[in-house]
Amino acid sequence: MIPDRVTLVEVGPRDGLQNEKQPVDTAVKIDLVHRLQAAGLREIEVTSYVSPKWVPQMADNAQVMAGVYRKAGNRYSVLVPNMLGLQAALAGGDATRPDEVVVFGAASQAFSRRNINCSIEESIERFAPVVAAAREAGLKVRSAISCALGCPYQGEVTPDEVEHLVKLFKQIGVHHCGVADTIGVGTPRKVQAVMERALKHYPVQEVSGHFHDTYGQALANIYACLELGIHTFDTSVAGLGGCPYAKGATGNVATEDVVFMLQGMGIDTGIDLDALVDAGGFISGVLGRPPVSRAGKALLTKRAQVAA
Ligand SMILES: CC(C)(COP(=O)([O-])OP(=O)([O-])OC[C@H]1O[C@@H](n2cnc3c(N)ncnc32)[C@H](O)[C@@H]1OP(=O)([O-])[O-])[C@@H](O)C(=O)NCCC(=O)NCCSC(=O)C[C@@](C)(O)CC(=O)[O-]
Repeated sequence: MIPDRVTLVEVGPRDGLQNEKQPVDTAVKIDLVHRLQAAGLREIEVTSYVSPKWVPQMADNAQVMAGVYRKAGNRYSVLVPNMLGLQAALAGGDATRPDEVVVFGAASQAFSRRNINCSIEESIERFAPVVAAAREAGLKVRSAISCALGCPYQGEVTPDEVEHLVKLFKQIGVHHCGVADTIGVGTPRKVQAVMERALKHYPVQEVSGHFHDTYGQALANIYACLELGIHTFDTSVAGLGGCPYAKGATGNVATEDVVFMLQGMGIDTGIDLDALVDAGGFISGVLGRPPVSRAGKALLTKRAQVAA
C-alpha cells in the first residue's frame, strides 16, 4: 500500500554542495540549512567529517554545525568515514554534536576503493568501532550503500552484492539502511528487486532510497519504492550535487520535484513547497545557475509571470 506520509531527508547542504569546485561560504551553508528547516524539512544532512584533502568543500564542517540554529525535534546528520571523523564530529560538544552519523560503503569493490580508499571488508572493519562508539554516544547510525544499482567502474551490480553489504552493516549495529543509486542508472523494477533485499534485514521504516537523477529515473524509482511501502527518501534542494568519485553523476533528485509529486498524490511531507522553492532559488543564485529542479524552475517562472 502506498504510504500516506513520507519523510524527506534533505542532503543538499552535504551531497549537494560537496562537489562544488568554488568554495561556498560557511555563512551560505548555514543560511541554506536555516531556509530548509524553515520550509519544514526536519531531517537534514548538514556536512561531512571526511578528509579535507579528499573533499575540500566540507572542510568547514565544525563551523557549519556550530552555526546552525537547531529546531527542536529536527534531526541533523553528518557523514563520518572513520573514527577520526566521528571524533571530530563529537569534539565540539553540544554546540556541534550531530543527532545522527552516516557511514558510507559501496556495493562494488571498485567504488569502495575510489571513494574511501579501502575494500568493502576493510571498510566494515573500519566502521565497526565507529558504529559502536556512535551508539555509545547515543547517536543514531545510518548507512549509505553506494552503487546499489550500478557502478561507474565495475558496471552491473547485483542484488546479491547489495544484500551482502546490507547484512554486514546490520551485523555491526547500523540502525538504518540507505540504498543509493549513485550514478542514477536504476529503473523501477531493478530498484524494487534491490529494496526487497534491504527489507529482508531492516523494517520498512529503517530503509530509505537515495536516487541521483542522472538518467531521469529518480521519480519513477521513488514511486516504485512507495509501492513497497518505503517512505523515507534523500533529496537535494534545487537538484544540487553529484559525487566527487562518480564522474558525470548529476545531483540527487530535487526536493522540489519530489514534494510536487507527493503533494499531487495527496501524500503528506510537512514541507511548504513555496518556501522550499525560495531555498532552491537562494542557493542557485549563490552558485550562479538556475535550479536543476523542474518543479522549482517552473514555479519560479510562474511567480515571475504573475509579478510582471
Ligand atoms: C576515508 C578517507 C579519510 C581515507 O583516506 P586515506 O588517505 O586512506 O586516510 P588515512 O587514514 O591514510 O589518512 C590520510 C590523511 O587524512 C587525514 N584524515 C583521515 N580521516 C580524516 C577525517 N575523517 N577527517 C579529516 N582528516 C582525516 C589523516 O589525518 C591523514 O592526514 P595527514 O597525516 O596526511 O595530514 C578518505 O578516503 C575520505 O575522506 N573519503 C571521503 C570521500 C567522500 O567524502 N566522498 C563523498 C561522500 S560519499 C557520497 O557522496 C555518496 C553518498 C553517501 O551520497 C551516496 C551515493 O550517492 O552513493
